[in-house]
Amino acid sequence: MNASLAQEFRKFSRNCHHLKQILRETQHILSEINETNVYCGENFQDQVLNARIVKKLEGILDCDPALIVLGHNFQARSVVINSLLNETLLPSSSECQQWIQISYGLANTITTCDGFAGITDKSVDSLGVTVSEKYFKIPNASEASSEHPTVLEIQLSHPLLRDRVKIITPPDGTSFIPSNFYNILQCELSKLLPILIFAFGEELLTEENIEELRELKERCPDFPVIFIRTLGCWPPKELEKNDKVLMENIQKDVPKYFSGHELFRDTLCDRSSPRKSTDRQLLALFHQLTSLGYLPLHSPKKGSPVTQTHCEEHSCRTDFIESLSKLDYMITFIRRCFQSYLIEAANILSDVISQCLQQFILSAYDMAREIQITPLRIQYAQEKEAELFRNLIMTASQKQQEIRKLIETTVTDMRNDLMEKVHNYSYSGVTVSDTAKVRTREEVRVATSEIHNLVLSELSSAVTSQLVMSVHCFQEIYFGTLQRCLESLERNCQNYDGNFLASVALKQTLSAAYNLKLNATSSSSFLHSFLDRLRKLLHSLQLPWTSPPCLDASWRKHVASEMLDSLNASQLAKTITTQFREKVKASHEAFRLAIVSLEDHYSSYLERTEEQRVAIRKYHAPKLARLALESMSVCDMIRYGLPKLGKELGRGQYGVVFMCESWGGVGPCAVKSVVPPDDKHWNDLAMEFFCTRRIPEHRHIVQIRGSVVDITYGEGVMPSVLLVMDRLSRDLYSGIRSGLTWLERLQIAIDVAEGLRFIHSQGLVHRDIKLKNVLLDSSNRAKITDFGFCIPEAMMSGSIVGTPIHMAPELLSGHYNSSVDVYAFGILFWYLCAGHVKIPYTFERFQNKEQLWTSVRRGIRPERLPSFDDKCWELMELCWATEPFKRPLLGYVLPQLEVIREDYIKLGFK
Ligand SMILES: Nc1ncnc2c1ncn2[C@@H]1O[C@H](COP(=O)(O)OP(=O)(O)OP(=O)(O)O)[C@@H](O)[C@H]1O
Repeated sequence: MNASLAQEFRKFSRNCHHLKQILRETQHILSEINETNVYCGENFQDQVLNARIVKKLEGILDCDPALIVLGHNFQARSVVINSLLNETLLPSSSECQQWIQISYGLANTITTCDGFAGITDKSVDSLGVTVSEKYFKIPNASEASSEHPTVLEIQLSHPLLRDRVKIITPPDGTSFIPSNFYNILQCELSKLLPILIFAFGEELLTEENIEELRELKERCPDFPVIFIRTLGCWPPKELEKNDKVLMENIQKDVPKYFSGHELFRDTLCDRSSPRKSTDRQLLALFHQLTSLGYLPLHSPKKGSPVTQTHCEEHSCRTDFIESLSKLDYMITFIRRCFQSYLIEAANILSDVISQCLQQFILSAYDMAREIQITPLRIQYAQEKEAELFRNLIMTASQKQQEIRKLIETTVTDMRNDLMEKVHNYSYSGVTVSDTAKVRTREEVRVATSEIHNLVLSELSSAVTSQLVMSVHCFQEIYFGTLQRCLESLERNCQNYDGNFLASVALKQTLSAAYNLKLNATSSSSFLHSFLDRLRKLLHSLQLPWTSPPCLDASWRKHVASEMLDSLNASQLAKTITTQFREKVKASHEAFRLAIVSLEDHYSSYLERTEEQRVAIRKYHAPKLARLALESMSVCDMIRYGLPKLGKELGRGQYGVVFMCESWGGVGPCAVKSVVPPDDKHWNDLAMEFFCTRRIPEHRHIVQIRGSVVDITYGEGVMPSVLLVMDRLSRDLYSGIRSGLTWLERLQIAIDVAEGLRFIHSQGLVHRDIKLKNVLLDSSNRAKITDFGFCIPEAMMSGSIVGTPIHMAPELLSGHYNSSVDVYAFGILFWYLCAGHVKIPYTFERFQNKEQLWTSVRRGIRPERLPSFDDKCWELMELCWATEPFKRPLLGYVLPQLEVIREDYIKLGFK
């Protein structure tokens, strides 16, 4: 038995190694992405693979498997340990005062250590078969502490222990679970991946034992625990007799039962059978463990697949073996525990990787979108701003006459109000005496200028408010969308800190009318005549004045009135519009410069974005896809093992498809075996697998069930990847060849269109729709298969893929989208309508695919056959239109097909 357990540990260690490698590579890719790619978000690495997840993974992958044997007494525990090792290592009659740790060593030795850290103390003795009892005593009992226990380190050259496996057991005389167990667990044993084995030396649990087990459940709810009754001796009497038949019977029984306790319960729950007293005790013990929550009342149905959920279920984490003779169940249990640890780690890893890939695909979408639309947005902003500029300038010219009239009416309307204000005006720059008599010419100049500015400001606010109203409509038209577009362009352009932003320039353009100011300088032309008169007036005054002017209210009114009288409305209107035009022109120029700088900045930014997109598509995503495939395959391999390959079903360019009766509890299956010859094929296959596995179940898509990497293939040199999927009856090519009714063919067209529509709805493009990639079930309903070229639209590189006849002309240019599938569907529909697989006559004459493509580019398409009805012909012509944008969406094709089919049913077609 220990040979098979050793094999299990070997497998565990190999898988841990593989998963650790996947983890390292994932971390490496993520840190590269973190440094370079802004699209995945800040601290992308921490988001998907944070310290908690890494710790969890390391807690499984870096730890040594440890079988921690606890239980009633040392004898019971030593019996279990001896039976695990299949050797009488520990004398069962003795008492032991120290913790014992058994691990692998090249030679059998024994050492006394201070604690599990392995600080070697005194003696390293070579060991016989059985440990001498003398070692069990603590050398210096007074130094023993419960926090740093003394540990007897036994190293054995034993195959069971070779893969860093440890067996640990506490000293004798302790309770069921030693009091320092949790401390030790936390400090010393944190590097272990434990399975707790409880050896029952008594028939039942005491109250104390029950309390201890309850505490364990609370403190370590996730630990796998197995209980084993050791009553009786080891080797069990039956086996001691070396009764081969009995041995064979036990082994034969093992697979029949899901676990030991089920066997035991089946026996005991049969109330009709006379019950022995030992049976009753077993039943009582069983009840103790079930009421503690260690054993489930129901176990999974026999024959149901062991899924991950099952493994994580209670039943897989705890078990019970009622006697040593059923020790083989222990292997099953231990195997299942370590498998569940591995499945957990592989699942975490593949989730993390899938999340990253998904994020990559999304960021590739963002990048592609940004690369595509940014120039259009800049162009939009330029065009709109130019339009606004033209409109404003035009308004300024158109409004000049209006403004003149406005000024005239405003002057008339405001005269009285203005005179009132002038009347009450108090100077700010002149101190007027009580008599308001003027002392110097300067005082007159300042006072005049104040009145003059008062009149102008009143006038300008009245006029500009009118002008603002006329340009206000532009605000509504241009401000919202254009401003938002500019602001988002400026915000999204990484590291862009233009000195003058286009959005600010736009705001200035729009607020030019608000900022018009009439003052002495700006209004010089129209003030000219007025100032002239004023100057003459001042010069005519002789100083010292005989009667100097009084700067009183009537003087102020006189000055204001003079000013209004001499006001030239046309001149003033011209001044205002000129000023407005100049402001608009200045901000338009500022806008132009700002947008050129933004454009420059964007062009290098978008170049970097494209580089990042290419890096993601070509390098990071395929690599991660491969890691996802590997981690998922580890999971599938552990759960279901290698699929058993049957008869060959068919061959494609890249692999062979085999029958498989069932795998992982589902069947019948088909297994596509691909041996990727190089890294590129590996990555392509992984990407295909990733995309296909992510497509939710759909009735018209062949479901992928899982994958396994067969590392033994080709003597381990060229591993093969096995993709397991649902098996169907045949492909559409064979279906049409062997004859399908017209209605069946129409139904197949509907099924394919539905499946394809679903694929597109997932953001994917199939790129290889053809007869052989449509499979039929026994009722001739269709499902799409072979996602070898299927890829998210954003990750497409423009590579030329597909099958020549079905390839849309633009596929060769490298710039294409999901409408290539609609084109291919059109060709497939031609075959369905034709009802045979003979190549269209118009294509047949070409010697090679280059000739074919040249003609397809020129518009050559399959010929119309006499049997085609108008509707079908129109639909296929629409689907294979040369311009991709003219091809319909499948949401349009589907109802058309349904109507055609309905019409034929009404006509009595079968
Ligand atoms: N799930 C399946 N159930 C039943 N038969 C299948 C299944 N998958 C594939 N086959 C059969 O195996 C053949 C080969 O399939 P495969 O996908 O490898 O190649 P292909 O699509 O014909 O070519 P290529 O891989 O070059 O595109 C199919 O034509 C089909 O007859």
